[in-house]
Amino acid sequence: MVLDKVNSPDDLKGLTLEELLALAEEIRSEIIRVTAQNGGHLASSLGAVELVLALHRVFQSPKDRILFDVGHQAYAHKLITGRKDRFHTLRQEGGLSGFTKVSESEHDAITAGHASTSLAHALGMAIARDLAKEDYHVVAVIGDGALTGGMALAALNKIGELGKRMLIILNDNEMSISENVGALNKYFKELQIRKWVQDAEKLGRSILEHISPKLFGLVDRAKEAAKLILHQENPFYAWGIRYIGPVDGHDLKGLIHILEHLKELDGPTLLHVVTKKGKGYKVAEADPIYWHGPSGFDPLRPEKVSKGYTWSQAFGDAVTELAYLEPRLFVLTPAMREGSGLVRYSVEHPDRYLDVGICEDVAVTTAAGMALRGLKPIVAIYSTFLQRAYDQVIHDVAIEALPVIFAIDRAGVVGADGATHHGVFDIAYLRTIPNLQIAAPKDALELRAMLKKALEIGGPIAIRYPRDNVERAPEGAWPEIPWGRWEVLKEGTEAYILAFGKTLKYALEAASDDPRIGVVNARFLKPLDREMLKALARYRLLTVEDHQRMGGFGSAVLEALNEMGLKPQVKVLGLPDRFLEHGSIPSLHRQAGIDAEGIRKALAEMGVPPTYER
Ligand SMILES: CC(=O)c1sc(CCOP(=O)(O)OP(=O)(O)O)c(C)[n+]1Cc1cnc(C)nc1N
Ligand SMILES: [Mg+2]
Repeated sequence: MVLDKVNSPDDLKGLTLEELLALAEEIRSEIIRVTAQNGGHLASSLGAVELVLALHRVFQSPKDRILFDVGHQAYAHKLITGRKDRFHTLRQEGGLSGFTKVSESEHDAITAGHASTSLAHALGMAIARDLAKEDYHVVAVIGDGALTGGMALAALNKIGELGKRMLIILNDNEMSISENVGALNKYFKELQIRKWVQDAEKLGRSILEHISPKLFGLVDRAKEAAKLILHQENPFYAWGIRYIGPVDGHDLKGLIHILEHLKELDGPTLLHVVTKKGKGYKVAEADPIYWHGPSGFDPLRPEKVSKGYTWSQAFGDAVTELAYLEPRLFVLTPAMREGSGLVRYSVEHPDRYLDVGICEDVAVTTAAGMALRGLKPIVAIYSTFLQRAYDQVIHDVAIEALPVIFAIDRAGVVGADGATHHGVFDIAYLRTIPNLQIAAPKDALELRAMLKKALEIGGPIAIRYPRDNVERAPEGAWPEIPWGRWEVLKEGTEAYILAFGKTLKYALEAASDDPRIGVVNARFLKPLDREMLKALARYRLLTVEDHQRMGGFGSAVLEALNEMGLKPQVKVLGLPDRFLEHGSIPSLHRQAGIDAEGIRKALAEMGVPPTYER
């Protein structure tokens, strides 16, 4: 195997083109093999194999810095930068991260996971390089999806103005997770058509040259004029960035050739490469949406597997039905149609659905604009990605208390995507915002009840739910919910566990049939149910949440008790003040001590040991 000979990118320099091509196929097989067992970003990484090999053949990592935006397409990069022997641990607890990670390798220029960060990183690196009068290349690989992010476009604006030497590789496969969106995306499609026209025109020119050189000269001048117009139309031209392309992102020889040339250029250059997402694996080429991030599969007989009915689907079903009842309802997603369970909704209500691209800030403020003009927008968004729109929530929605609902999916630990994707800060970063209410349903029925009630109440409301399966609620079920009130699920004589969402299951398991332990579904986080809290203050109280301990639900309970002048014994269980890495959700919960075992342990420390220890 050629891969056996590759332990660092330097080893690529001595390979023949035939060996490089063979290496590309070996890498594809290894990516399929490991993703089949561990899950992961299969289609994106398969599409970037030739690009990665060409970059590491031409540039000298780690002296030259090669950045991968999102970092989910970098499996080939990991395999040829000394990690092939650990590649089978990808996304596993204690194993390789599924994204590039500075602490994992000197070849990983940035820690990635959230999109659109590579260009600002590259700008910073180029400035630092020039200030230190050092000499190395800065190369940023950014996908067409990530380029829809405001951070990327704003960085381009600055990059063009400063004119620092760097190479931007636009990896254009016309896909985000779903089909890509945006005017730039349309323009890139046109450019590819133009490329086809240029190729056809080259053929025409060669024929013309033989027939009539005079006529050929005329056509040539016309072509130059057209090119000038085309070029001026090119937005990168406006940004002061040299644009080259589009070129075939799977033509390894051609890529090496062009990169050798571009390496010599000064100033910022953008090379537009066209790739096929899922390249080299038929099912992934045919359906890059499903095979963007499959969980495990049989590599020889790859089939889609259902993950069971999820909270995302429960949300999608609920809003699809609600849209028939509420004509002003409008749902927005920042490029997460599938992840947020919105495929059905987007088909049944296309005129009240908007995928804004990977720009959460735009999603929130667009929703604010809609709310100001009478619509009832719901922003479907992952907890971790809502971090990108924090100011927009405050400045554009909460100050005027606009009727925007935030359907926060993936709230809590999310598993194999790891630290960049865990949704464990949203309670802390939302609950200090005036006018904004926060709720967490215990099941799909409560989710439906909360969504419907939130549409009636108006005002900014965040409803958070985990990455998990959930029992399907009956179609058409719209139960009433006493807004702002908690629910006692189990009476107790000595202590009460206050929990919600995912941790409620653990609380009920820990309390089991112990008459001393009560369990409360603390489903409203802001406002808290102070009346019930006051009534429970004569018991020992244990709060538990799938969220950072600091600033979360437990903090809110402590603050409320303090304001009410109540001093019961309270213990707060939550995630520790460090980043939880990738791993299985149950294992991460166990590590953090918020599972049933951790709750029993905490109760024992509070003087309510499990009965068997009596
Ligand atoms: C992994 C992950 O969370 C991905 S990968 C991806 C599509 C990226 O498309 P691109 O064209 O850049 O790359 P491609 O897959 O090669 O086509 C999205 C939207 N996400 C979710 C997402 C959402 N929002 C933000 C800020 N960051 C991320 N990573
Ligand atoms: Mg893409």
